[in-house]
Amino acid sequence: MSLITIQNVTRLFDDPKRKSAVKALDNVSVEVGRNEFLCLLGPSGCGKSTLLNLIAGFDHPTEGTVKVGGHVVTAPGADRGVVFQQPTLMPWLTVWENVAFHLTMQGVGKDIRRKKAQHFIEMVNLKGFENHFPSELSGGMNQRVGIARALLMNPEVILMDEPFGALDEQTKMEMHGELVRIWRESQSTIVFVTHGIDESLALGTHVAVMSARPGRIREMIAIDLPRPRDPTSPQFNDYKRHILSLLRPEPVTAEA
Ligand SMILES: Nc1ncnc2c1ncn2[C@@H]1O[C@H](COP(=O)(O)OP(=O)(O)OP(=O)(O)O)[C@@H](O)[C@H]1O
Repeated sequence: MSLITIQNVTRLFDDPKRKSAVKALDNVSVEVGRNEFLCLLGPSGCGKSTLLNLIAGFDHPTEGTVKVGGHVVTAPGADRGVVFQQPTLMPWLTVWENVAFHLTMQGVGKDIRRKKAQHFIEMVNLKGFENHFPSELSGGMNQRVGIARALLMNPEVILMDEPFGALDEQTKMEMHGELVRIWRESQSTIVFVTHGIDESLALGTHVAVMSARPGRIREMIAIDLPRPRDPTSPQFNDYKRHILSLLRPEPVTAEA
């Protein structure tokens, strides 16, 4: 059984300025199995973040249903950890305090918080930086803190919205390797928003290619490539060519 089931989801947003509605998602259906790593890939404005927000429970579909673990999503929950493009850390808290932030909110004592945070700090390779503040770390390191914070809640699903979008190419590649390792170690299920074809092929067990607005799934592609993924391999480039052909604008058809 799928862990995430998105069934015939449409999302309309009001556009009061134009006195019309924006159709961000149009009849989208997606299934994500446990331990899969799904990349949502598509051009800017195709509804990737909208879809992720629906799974996170930050927003609700106009039509259709979103289920996680068999339950209809109605609100955010501890079963879903979210990592944003900007890691949204508390600048006045140290690395370990940021990682343990949710536990502080739950009133968990300091010793337990510290111990739990350490496990995930080590998982994201930040040992030695526990008492640094976010301003003392690089962008990639701050993003690792954000990932550790999401992992600490032991969520079934990790939702990531272009988490490496602000990083330089080399750091991004390093983070890809790290994220694949973390995904395997934590045995989690990841939904990852990106508009990078290479990024989706470096990471995903599956890539859902979306069409320009209104967002639809053009194709769900299972990626059968060995890891670590070699972006220079002929197989990698076969997938890339195929995805590029899907991302080309669709021919405009005259309405009946
Ligand atoms: N709260 C909102 N109110 C009105 N329109 C919205 C809202 N959120 C998203 N939209 C519109 O829905 C469409 C899809 O937006 P969304 O942010 O999901 O796209 P995206 O694929 O994530 O884009 P990007 O890659 O640029 O982040 C866009 O046209 C956007 O303007």
